Amino acid sequence: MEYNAVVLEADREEIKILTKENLHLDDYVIIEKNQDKWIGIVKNKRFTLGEIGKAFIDLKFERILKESEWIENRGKNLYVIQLLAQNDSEIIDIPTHNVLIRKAKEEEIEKAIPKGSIEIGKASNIKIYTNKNVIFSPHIGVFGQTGSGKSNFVKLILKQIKKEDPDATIIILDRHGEYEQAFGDYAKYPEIKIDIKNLNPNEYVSFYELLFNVPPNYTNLHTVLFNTLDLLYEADNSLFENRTIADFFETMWGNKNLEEFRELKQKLNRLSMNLVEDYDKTRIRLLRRWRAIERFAKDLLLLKPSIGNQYIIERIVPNQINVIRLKAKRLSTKIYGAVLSILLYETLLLKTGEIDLSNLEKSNIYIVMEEAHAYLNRTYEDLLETAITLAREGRKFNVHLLVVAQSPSGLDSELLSQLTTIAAFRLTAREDINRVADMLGISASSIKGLPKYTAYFYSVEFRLPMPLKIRSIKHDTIKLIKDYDLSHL
Ligand SMILES: Nc1ncnc2c1ncn2[C@@H]1O[C@H](COP(=O)(O)OP(=O)(O)OP(=O)(O)O)[C@@H](O)[C@H]1O
Repeated sequence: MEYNAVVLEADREEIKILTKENLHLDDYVIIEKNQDKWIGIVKNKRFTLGEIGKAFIDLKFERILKESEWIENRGKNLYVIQLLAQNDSEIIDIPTHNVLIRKAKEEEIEKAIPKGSIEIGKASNIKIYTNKNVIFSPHIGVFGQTGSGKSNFVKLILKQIKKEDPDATIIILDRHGEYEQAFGDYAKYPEIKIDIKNLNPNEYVSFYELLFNVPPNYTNLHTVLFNTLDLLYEADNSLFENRTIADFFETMWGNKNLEEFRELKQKLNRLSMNLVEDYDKTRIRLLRRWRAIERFAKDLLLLKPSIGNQYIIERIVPNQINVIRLKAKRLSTKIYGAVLSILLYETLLLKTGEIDLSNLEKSNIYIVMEEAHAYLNRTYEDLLETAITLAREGRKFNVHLLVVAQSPSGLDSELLSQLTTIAAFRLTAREDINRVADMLGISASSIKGLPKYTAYFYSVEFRLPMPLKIRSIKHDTIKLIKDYDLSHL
């Protein structure tokens, strides 16, 4: 049914339109005047540029809207937000006098929604497509509580990226083994495995080698390492009371591999000297470091096969989905962050030409960062700086970041501001809800009330965050595009 809207009141601030039609939040409406049509989305919040939040005040977002109109609908105030300007470069105000306002028909929505080739979900039962250049222009943030559908969304995007850009190189540090399953034969698994139970003295030696062979520029690793160590120590300080790490190795492994141990001890002594000079003057602080290093070693050792003498990035198979398995019973987020730090740093080196892997350098690189709130913050200054640099230069480097987080409020705001596409699923913590509501310029209740597997989606193309029922990849099949070339591994 269509009703003529009646202008009730108009001042400089607000224009009220009365409609008898039953409109709901997020309904698409058509506003018609003479031959012109505008399509809008119904919101319960008036948008102003100020509300959109710092992160999104850039040229693209400013274009979204200047005006919103509100409709009186059975006593509720609902705002119609201008969705599509006819011309990209101009802001079109919704007319208010003598207009017809009604629910949009499916074909009208379909026509209005930008076309692309990645099917991401549905809005009002209409299939929504986007395209990879838009969604990764250049980075994407995926937020939502546990089980809300973040990983499904990431997998969906990645699969479709692969369809559109077969040469893309995708890197996923897989903490829980879920991506391995999702991509099946489609993915390649560089041999980075973690097996906490089976340590041996040689591995300890390798760990030690790792510490010393780390290239001097690996400040990221060191900072993450030492911050991690402090945290680990605080979590459990019962180990190695009054013992140096060298003593620990010796008592733990007896006199096996004596030669190596002797060498190890010498090097460890040098390490202790460095630590004294570089980090701390007091023995207690030093001891703390050592204890913590030992704890860290236990985890990090397990990464040895990849980190030892080789860059992680050298193990990445260009043009493939690389699922790096980081499976362990208790793999701390800090370790995950440390590995990621190395990987990001190496990606920077690759893109600045300091690591020479021409095949890889040429391709678009997509890096998935899970649980990003745990390490992309000021606690891990160097890791964060690398991520921000990569994010800023991403367009130039063809490096795209997928930042996935349960708690967006834990993410650094500068990094957040680099995320140009957002998929926000349901959140429960108030600070997370407020953060996302601020970022997208929508009300907190819209985020709280999101149904399962539905996300507010925003990208430069859509201009307004809109709730999409995200497509499930469960029954997706995907064909191999190329055979793997493993000869260089
Ligand atoms: N769009 C969807 N349609 C149908 N089922 C879905 C959809 N998205 C996710 N699921 C299902 O919901 C479950 C949880 O999804 P998913 O692992 O993507 O959530 P998550 O937010 O990544 O959770 P976590 O933070 O715990 O990793 C999975 O079993 C998945 O198959």
